[in-house]
Amino acid sequence: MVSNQGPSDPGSVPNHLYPDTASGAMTLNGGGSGAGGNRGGGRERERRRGSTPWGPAPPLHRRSMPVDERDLQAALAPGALAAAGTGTGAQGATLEWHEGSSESLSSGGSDSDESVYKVLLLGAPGVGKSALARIFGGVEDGPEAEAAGHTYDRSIIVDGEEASLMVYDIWEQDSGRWLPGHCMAMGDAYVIVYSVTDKESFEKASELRVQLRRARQTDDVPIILVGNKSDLVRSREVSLDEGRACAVVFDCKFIETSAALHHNVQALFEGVVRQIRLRRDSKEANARRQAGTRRRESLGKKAKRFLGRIVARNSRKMAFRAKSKSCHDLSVL
Ligand SMILES: Nc1nc2c(ncn2[C@@H]2O[C@H](COP(=O)(O)OP(=O)(O)OP(=O)(O)O)[C@@H](O)[C@H]2O)c(=O)[nH]1
Repeated sequence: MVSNQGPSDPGSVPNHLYPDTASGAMTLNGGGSGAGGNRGGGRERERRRGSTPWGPAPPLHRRSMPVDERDLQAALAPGALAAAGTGTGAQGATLEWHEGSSESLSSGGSDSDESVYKVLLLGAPGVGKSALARIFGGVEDGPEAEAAGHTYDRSIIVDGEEASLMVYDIWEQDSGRWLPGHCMAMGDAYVIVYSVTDKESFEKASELRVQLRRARQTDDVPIILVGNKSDLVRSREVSLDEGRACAVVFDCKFIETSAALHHNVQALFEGVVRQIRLRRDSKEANARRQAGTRRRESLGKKAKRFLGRIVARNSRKMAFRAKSKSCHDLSVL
């Protein structure tokens, strides 16, 4: 269940105390603007690290860019590629992405390995893409993060099975003519992020969804719409219902997160894995995983799921829910 609960707007209150949702402890944020705004002392950072939902990160491979820019420019020589249909690329050279071209875009090594899921973060500037990616990568804010680059690969266990994810935080609309087209073509899944405190970024997210649909017309790639900064309660401009409704209209999954609180970030990336598996793997394999997960669920979680079903049934918003019942459930198609 997605929660909107959070402290008051930390952007307006320096040295605000954030409750740490993962550990239940209180974590001191050194003001600024949340996840990336915390550039306090080492002890403070230690505490933040302790609240990482996955715990200490395993050895991390970081790359500054997933593809060699020179190779790409050569490949993009006029005539080499035709229009991708994203509407973002062509200034002179036309872009074209052949079906299944994602493999040819990878930098080799594990990128071209089908078992590594490539996840692209898209969204307007400042919505928290890097903050989410760094939490996934287990990288602290600060100079280390700046040096780390924009690609994070990591294996996580989801439903009892390991999954390798390569998370690309390389989306920059104005960085050049080719990058948006590449981003739209190379992902096995897309995370479109907006900030719940910025209506414009929400509108941008819808635009990106349309662009993606055009770019990947024939592919059934998972897309997850993410309303980030849910901790900034007082400056919220986009409601939870608006986010959900948008996901229903655009036929994608939806979750609200707070990178500052590490809230729902783990659920997001686990959901990405589930969405990819649901499309790639057999029904039997997915059913087996889900059965295993249900067996492992605590009594509390089972009770919560049961109550959730009853509440949904009795809700006055039944009509809306019936239509959107699965957009916030990242474990079903
Ligand atoms: N309060 C709060 N602040 C956040 C959250 N996520 C990110 N921020 C802050 O928002 C600012 C922008 O975050 P980034 O992660 O750099 O956003 P981005 O989307 O990668 O931005 P670009 O690199 O410009 O595309 C930083 O100051 C972050 O600390 C959040 O969940 N809550």
